Amino acid sequence: MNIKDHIGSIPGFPKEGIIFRDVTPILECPEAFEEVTKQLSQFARDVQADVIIGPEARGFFFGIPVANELKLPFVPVRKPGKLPRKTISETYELEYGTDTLCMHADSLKPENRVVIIDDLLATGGTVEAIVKLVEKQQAKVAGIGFVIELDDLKGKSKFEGIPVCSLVHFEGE
Ligand SMILES: O=P(O)(O)OC[C@H]1O[C@H](OP(=O)(O)OP(=O)(O)O)[C@H](O)[C@@H]1O
Ligand SMILES: Nc1ncnc2[nH]cnc12
Repeated sequence: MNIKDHIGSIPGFPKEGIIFRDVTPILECPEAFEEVTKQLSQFARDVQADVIIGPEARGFFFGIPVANELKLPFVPVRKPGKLPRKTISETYELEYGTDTLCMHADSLKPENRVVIIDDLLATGGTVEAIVKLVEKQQAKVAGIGFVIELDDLKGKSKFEGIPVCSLVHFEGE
């Protein structure tokens, strides 16, 4: 099973100059989806996770199956105005402007070992904001798991000291 064979590459989406790496073929192939879930679950097990966190929308695709596989809680990270209880938020830089991510203020305990799961590491801005949300609740980020890492963007350099697992790399492609 080669996971890379189940990732689409769409030049020019959503705008000129970007090659969009599309994970939906993984979702459409049960064997590929099972393999991705198995490998990310093994990483989360190795770093002794007791909570899995993922951002909407594509982080839910992979974070929820990992939490289910390991029988661990899943905590969703969402855009503002979506979560019903009291939230904490973090604003981060995009190429143009800023974006904000939120999580429930009572979702973590200080003793938690959290693994963040997302589909793709590009600049790392999204997951860097999630690391800050976890640390605001005094919990520890035990690891970060991605299906895809875009090596050229060097997003991983934002996470020194935290174990990072990426199943597939794209470099200069
Ligand atoms: O490393 P970064 O530069 O932060 O980019 C990676 C993030 O961008 C995409 O999410 P997007 O914000 O497009 O939302 P979506 O999952 O709802 O499509 C992707 O799913 C990652 O979460
Ligand atoms: N090249 C890319 N493909 C898919 N999602 C992305 N998010 C940021 N960069 C991306």
